[in-house]
Amino acid sequence: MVICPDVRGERYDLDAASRLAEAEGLALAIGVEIADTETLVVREIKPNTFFGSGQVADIATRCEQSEIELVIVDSALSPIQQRNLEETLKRKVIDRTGLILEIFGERAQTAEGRLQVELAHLDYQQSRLVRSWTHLERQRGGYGFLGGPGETQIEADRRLIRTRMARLRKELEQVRKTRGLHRERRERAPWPVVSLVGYTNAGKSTLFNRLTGAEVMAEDLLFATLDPTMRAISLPGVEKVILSDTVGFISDLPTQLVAAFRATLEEVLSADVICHVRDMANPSADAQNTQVLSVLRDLGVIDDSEDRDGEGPAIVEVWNKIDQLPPDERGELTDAASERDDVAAISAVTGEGVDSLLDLLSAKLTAQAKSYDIELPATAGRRIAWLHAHGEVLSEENVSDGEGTPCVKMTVRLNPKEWGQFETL
Ligand SMILES: Nc1nc2c(ncn2[C@@H]2O[C@H](COP(=O)(O)OP(=O)(O)OP(=O)(O)O)[C@@H](O)[C@H]2O)c(=O)[nH]1
Ligand SMILES: [Mg+2]
Repeated sequence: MVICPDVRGERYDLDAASRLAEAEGLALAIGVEIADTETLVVREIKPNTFFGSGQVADIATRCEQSEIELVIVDSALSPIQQRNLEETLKRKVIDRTGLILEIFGERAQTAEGRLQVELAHLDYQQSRLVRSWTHLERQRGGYGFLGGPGETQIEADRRLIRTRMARLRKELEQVRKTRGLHRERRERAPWPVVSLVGYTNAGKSTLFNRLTGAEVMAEDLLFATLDPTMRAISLPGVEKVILSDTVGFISDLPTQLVAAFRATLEEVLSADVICHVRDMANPSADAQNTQVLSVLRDLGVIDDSEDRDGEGPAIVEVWNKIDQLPPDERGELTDAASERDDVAAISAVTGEGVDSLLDLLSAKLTAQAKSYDIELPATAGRRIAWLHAHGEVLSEENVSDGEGTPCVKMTVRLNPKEWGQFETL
């Protein structure tokens, strides 16, 4: 059973129907069968059970009727609320964070992904143990008896969790170091990186597959992709570009997960161009956009301050799934997109608009190039040849420096990545 609480006085980005649909999508993503769904208006959150007693009784009846095994509450439950609901309903109850952690646990494939998820999971469990422990203590004072694990057991569990978390952090650091080496090697290669980001189910993997001919899992499933995937593609006028597909965003992403995935996300977001893929056929497209932008802002990718000076990646919006729109809306969107130099309206499924997206990307990548005045000794043949091969040489003249050594003075257009690589030559 999937329950979407509508708490009075709470401000939600999405309307109740969209939130319930999203919660159902999350439930399906762990492969459960949904027997019953409900949006419940909660006038006032009850500290012990979240829902009012009448509502809990109603949920219990429906659980019996439909032989429900798992109750998903699309909200954050306190450990006490979760425990009490489980006891009353005699069924497993999980909240939104627990559910998303489950999905991530099933999807993580790389060593790093698995470590990150386990760390997030333990962090979540740890907070539950700590708080239910204080709860138990209070109960003991009142009734003098206890069900469930005693204090020493919980203490031991906490210690175990802490030890395991410390070990995971070490392993994670090791994995990242190794990956850091790979990345360095990649950075030295003169290839710009374009990464696809966006709300879960926006169509990132579908677009990735279309552009690369890869077969990354693309499904009507929330969080189909978890680990970043990279492939090389070529763009008009840009010989080689690394395209990366990433984990999708969602509203109220558990803080434990944001923390755990921060390193991966930051790496992906250190791209030259970020493609924000949006599902324009989704009624919640605007709210999803707000969510994604706020994550990008949190990660420091978008910086609203004035003195940014063109630093950081260019951001391009991909208005996807236009094939699903009625003709008039679709016309309006494609018109609006063609007015802007940072938007492409496409369908990743039919391929419509994809060529103009590629043109847009290559324009963004070449626009990042700057002119550099470079003076090299005439004997630096290899570096001079490199500049001819990778940059656009605007001028070149033979001069001599103060001591009369023959030099070559060049003005060359290079993008930031190429300049970085040139300096390491
Ligand atoms: N009609 C239509 N469907 C699309 C389009 N692009 C993607 N889809 C569908 O949308 C669903 C989600 O696509 P994915 O590519 O898996 O989405 P994603 O952004 O990678 O999702 P996560 O990995 O879960 O974050 C799939 O069923 C796709 O077939 C499109 O342009 N038109
Ligand atoms: Mg995907």
